[in-house]
Amino acid sequence: MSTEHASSDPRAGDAAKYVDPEIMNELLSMRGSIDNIDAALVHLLAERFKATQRVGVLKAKHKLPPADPGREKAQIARLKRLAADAHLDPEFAEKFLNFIIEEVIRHHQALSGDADGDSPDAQAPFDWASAK
Ligand SMILES: C=C(O[C@@H]1C=C(C(=O)O)C=C[C@H]1O)C(=O)O
Repeated sequence: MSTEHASSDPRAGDAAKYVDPEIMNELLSMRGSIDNIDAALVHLLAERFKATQRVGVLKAKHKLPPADPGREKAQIARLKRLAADAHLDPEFAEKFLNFIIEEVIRHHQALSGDADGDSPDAQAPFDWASAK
């Protein structure tokens, strides 16, 4: 492969060092799709966290528990069915959703410290920088 890809194309990665130019072009095209999908995932996750943040504010305001295990169970069962239909490993889908839900609950617990839920902080987007 030419060194052109290696220096100018962020999709080339280490493969630029050892892949033939013809195969490299095919690989770059596939990686272009992966880049678009990853960007969509980030935007979808951002929207999901905006929605769960609103749920967290509502829960804090009405003194509801941060987690709802019944809802989680139903949601995981639903996602596993969707995953199977889409030929995605259902166990992976479950792990992925549990990972996200765990983070959401952490946010809700943080918000519940501000029980009336109507302070400016509770209404603001989650402060990722000071959360860890
Ligand atoms: C978002 C909520 O809070 C928590 C997070 C959930 C989720 O991220 O899907 C589901 C249930 C709750 O444990 C909710 O109760 O709806």
